[in-house]
Amino acid sequence: MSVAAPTPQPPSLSSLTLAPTSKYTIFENWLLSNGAKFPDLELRAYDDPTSSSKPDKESKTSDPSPSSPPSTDDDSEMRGVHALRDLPPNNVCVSVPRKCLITVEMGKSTSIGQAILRNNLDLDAPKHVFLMVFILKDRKDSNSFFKPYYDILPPGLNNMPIFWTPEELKLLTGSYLLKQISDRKEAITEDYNLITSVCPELSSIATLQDFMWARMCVCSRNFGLLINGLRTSALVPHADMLNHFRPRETKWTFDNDSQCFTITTLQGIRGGDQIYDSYGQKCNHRFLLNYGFAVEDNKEQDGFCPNEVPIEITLQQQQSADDDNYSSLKTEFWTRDSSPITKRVRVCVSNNDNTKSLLSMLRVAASNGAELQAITQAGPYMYRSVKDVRFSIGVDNEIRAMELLKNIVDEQMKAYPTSIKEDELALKGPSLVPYSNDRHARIQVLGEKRVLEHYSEFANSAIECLNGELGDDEFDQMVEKVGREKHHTIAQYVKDVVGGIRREERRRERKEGEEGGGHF
Ligand SMILES: C[S@@+](CC[C@H](N)C(=O)[O-])C[C@H]1O[C@@H](n2cnc3c(N)ncnc32)[C@H](O)[C@@H]1O
Repeated sequence: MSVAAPTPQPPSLSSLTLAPTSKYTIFENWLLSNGAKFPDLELRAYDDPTSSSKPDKESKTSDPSPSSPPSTDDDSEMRGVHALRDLPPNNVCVSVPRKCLITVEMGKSTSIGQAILRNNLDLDAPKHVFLMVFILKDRKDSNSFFKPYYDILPPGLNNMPIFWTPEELKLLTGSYLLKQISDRKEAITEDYNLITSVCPELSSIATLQDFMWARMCVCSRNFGLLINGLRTSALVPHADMLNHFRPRETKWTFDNDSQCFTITTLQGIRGGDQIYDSYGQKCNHRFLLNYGFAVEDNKEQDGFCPNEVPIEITLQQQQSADDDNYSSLKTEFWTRDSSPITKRVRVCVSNNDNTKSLLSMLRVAASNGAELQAITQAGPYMYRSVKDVRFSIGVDNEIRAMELLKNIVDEQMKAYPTSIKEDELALKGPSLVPYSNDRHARIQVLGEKRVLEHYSEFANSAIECLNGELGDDEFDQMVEKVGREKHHTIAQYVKDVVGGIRREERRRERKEGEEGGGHF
């Protein structure tokens, strides 16, 4: 794609609004004097989160004019990178020499890094920790080579859920993300305590709060790179100022020939437009946990939405003593792969491996004595674990499995204080400020509820089709109708699984007919 017709050139932020003493001007000059190149780009800090050029792409589709008011406030944490003029595809628009990168190896060579390695500490995020200790230690040196970079790192990171207030966290009521946030906090605290126990120097240069800040800074800004054959992670000044958008419009790499980190356009970008980096196809819980934002319309170009919700299945207690044998056989099979009694599987609207594992677990959880025998006696290679029952084991079991699914997702839905309709209305209205934590929390829980709603519909459609006594044509019409009115993944299930049960029944009837039809 080539660039669109020329647009009026936006004024350069550096020349128009940034004083020579601005931390951004100092940062850019530091990079340029060390051989970095970004001649066609400018950094912008946004004052007003509702202004037309924002970290996400809404602005680009609704208002392509490059008129975002730059911030006059040097402390704004909302920044982005814009093209100063039209850029053609395949244009290296950023080049940052290796000497300006902070790598894992640099963290390893600090005294704290050496103590971590010497003591062979089992850390939650070792690569991140080496980058963290480097910046935490080095920023204490007012003459550090990297000082201009440290000065532009966001000081607060209040958008990161581990820093949310109790009121903000309450907005995630019903979501498993709350547990992940508390686990993340705990893991960071454990890393801090472990390191300080062998290297008290860390507590003399950074509080736990500083350590948490560094973790989120690194987590949201590091790049996984191959530098001269060595796989590492690095902080790359300037390259880490690009905001996220999909589908990707740029690609990045470490170029071994020039020994520079480069960003290259994949398509034409108009002058004034924001230049984005894709942080990958991710569920919103990962965007929120690791980057502090959630994408409102988190859909890929083909319509696939990677948002997930964890669904939990627990084995029900058996009702009578007669069931003892059956109960222990079930528990044995349920935990054969050393997984716990309560199983959690993250599913999205898809027929992927996780959805298939979920259906398999439901079949086992819903099995009666005879069905369980059929599963467990099918031989060790047929069903090695509870995730392997990929085909229906009979219409009755399948109906029970789908009823169980419906109960689970309907109960899970009740844990949220607001409905899908209420969330949609709130997101359309003026009350949730763009880019606020409140808004991101709503986007997150709405995404989860939409996945749950899908699985509720999935179960309803499946039960209807499993109960129906249909001829072949009627069955085909039903599959087509489910695809049209519900979702193509549900139609696929009906075609494959319900169709499979029907074929199996025919085969059995034929066999019984043949056996009973002899003239003996
Ligand atoms: C690598 S930094 C990008 C530059 C960043 N805007 C800055 O000012 O330093 C990643 C952070 O930018 C913000 N961000 C990036 N893409 C975003 C998006 N699509 N929507 C909202 N915030 C975004 C989030 O705060 C995220 O943690």
